[in-house]
Amino acid sequence: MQKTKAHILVVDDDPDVLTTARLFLKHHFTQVDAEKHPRELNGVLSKSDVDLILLDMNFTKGDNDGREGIYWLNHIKEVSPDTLVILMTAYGDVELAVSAIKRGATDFVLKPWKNEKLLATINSALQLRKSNKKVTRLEETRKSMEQDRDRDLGEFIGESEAMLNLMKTIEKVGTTDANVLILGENGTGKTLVARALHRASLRNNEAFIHVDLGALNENLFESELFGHKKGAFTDAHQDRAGRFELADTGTLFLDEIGNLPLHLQAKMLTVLQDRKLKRLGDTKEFNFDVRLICATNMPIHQHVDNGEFRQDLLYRINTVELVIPPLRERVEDIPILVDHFLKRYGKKYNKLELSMSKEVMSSLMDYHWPGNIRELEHAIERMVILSDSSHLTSDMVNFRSAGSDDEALDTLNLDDMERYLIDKAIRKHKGNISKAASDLGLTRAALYRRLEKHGI
Ligand SMILES: Nc1ncnc2c1ncn2[C@@H]1O[C@H](COP(=O)(O)OP(=O)(O)OP(=O)(O)O)[C@@H](O)[C@H]1O
Repeated sequence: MQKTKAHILVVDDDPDVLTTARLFLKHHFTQVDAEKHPRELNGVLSKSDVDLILLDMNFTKGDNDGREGIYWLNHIKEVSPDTLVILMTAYGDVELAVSAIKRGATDFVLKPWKNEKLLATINSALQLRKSNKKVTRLEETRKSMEQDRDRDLGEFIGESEAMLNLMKTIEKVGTTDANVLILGENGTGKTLVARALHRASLRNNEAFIHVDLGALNENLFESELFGHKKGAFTDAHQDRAGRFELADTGTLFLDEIGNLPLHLQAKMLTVLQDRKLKRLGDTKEFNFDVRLICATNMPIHQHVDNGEFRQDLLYRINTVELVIPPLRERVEDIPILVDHFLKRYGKKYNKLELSMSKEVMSSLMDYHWPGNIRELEHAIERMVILSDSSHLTSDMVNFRSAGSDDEALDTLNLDDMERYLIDKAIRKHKGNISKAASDLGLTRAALYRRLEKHGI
C-alpha cells in the first residue's frame, strides 16, 4: 500500500494509546512519532516539519477538564501555525472540542477511536490543508500578476528587418519550453518580448511572473525567488511562497539577471538543474515546473569573461538568445513607433488631431535615443501634453542632439548636468556601459541607477 507523505506526531500520556496509534498510523503515513508529554513539542517542532499533531486533552492525573489540551493547542498554533491539530477527546467532551476548533484545531476524534474513523479524519484534514495552501498560492500568484498588469505594456511594433526577424523567432521559440535569454539596452523592449514569448507558449493561460532583480534589495533576492518559512530571518513573520513557486506551470521572467550576485548564481544553477527547491528555513523540498525567460542590458558574455557571471549558469539560461538592437540601429522603426505613441497618447489626453511635420520626424530620426523606445515614448507623450495646436514642433522635445554641448553647459542645474554628462559618455563609448561608467568615475551599478533615474 502506498503511504501518504506526511509527518504525524501523537501526543498522549498513555503509553498504550501511543503504541496503538503509532503501529496503526505507520502503515499509512511516511513518518509517525510519539511523545508522552507535550512539553517535548517545542523540541520536535523546531527540528522538523510536523504536518499533523494528534493531541490528547488531559495530561495531569485527575485532570479531565481539557484545559491542558487547549493550552497546548494555543501553543502549537503560535509556534507552528501551519501544523494541523486533531484533538483526542473522551465521550461527552463535545462542547470542549467545539471550543478547541474555534481556537484553531482542525477536528477531533473520540477515544477509544475506530481505526478507519481516525484515518479518515487525518486524511481529510491533510487534504483540506493542501487545498488551502493551493488557494493561498493562487491568491499570491493573482496579486503578483495584477501588479504586473498595471504596467501598461501595449503591443509590439516594428517593421525593420531586425524586428521582423525577431517576431518570427518569437513565434518559433514561443511554442517550445526552451529557456530564453533576451539581450538589449535599457528600454529596447525586452519585457515586451518576454510577454510575447509567454503569449505564444502553451502556458499562456498560466501565470507570467516578472521579477526585476535590478530593483530588489540584495538581501531579499533569495527569499523573493525561493520563498521563506516563518522565522527564517528577523522579518519573516509568516510563510511566503517565492516567485518560482508562484510561476509554477507558467513562465518566470527574471529581468536584469546580470544583477544576480555570484553566491546566488551557484544556488540558481543547482535549482535549475534539479528543478527542485526549498523555501528559506524549510526542510521540505518540492518540484517546480516553470518556463524560464531571462533578460539583461549588461554585456553578459563579457561578464563571463571577467568572472562576474558563471558560464555554466549562462549556458543553462541561454538555450535561445535573442538580441534586440538599440533604436539608433533601426531608425526605420521610428516613424511607425511615433505614429503608434501619438495615437496612444492622443487618445489618453484627448488630442486626436495631432500631426507631425517631416522636419520634426527627421529630427527624431537623427537623435541617438540612448534610452531607446522608452525615451521615445516619453518624448512623444511630453509633446502631446505640451501641444496647444494640432501641429507638433521639435522644440517640445527635450533632447539634445549630438553637438549641442554648449546649450547643456549653460545650465547650472545639477540634475540636467548629470544627465548631459551621462548622455555624452554613453555616446562617446557607443553605448558601452562599462566604458562609460569608468569614464564617469562610477561603478556600472551606480551608472545603471542614474540611467534609471533619468529615464535613459
Ligand atoms: N517594439 C515596441 N513596440 C511598442 N512599444 C515598445 C516596443 N519596444 C518597447 N516598447 C515600449 O517601450 C517601453 C520600454 O519597454 P520594455 O520595458 O519592454 O523595455 P526593457 O528593455 O525591458 O527595459 P529595461 O531594460 O529598462 O527593463 C515600454 O513602455 C514598451 O511598451
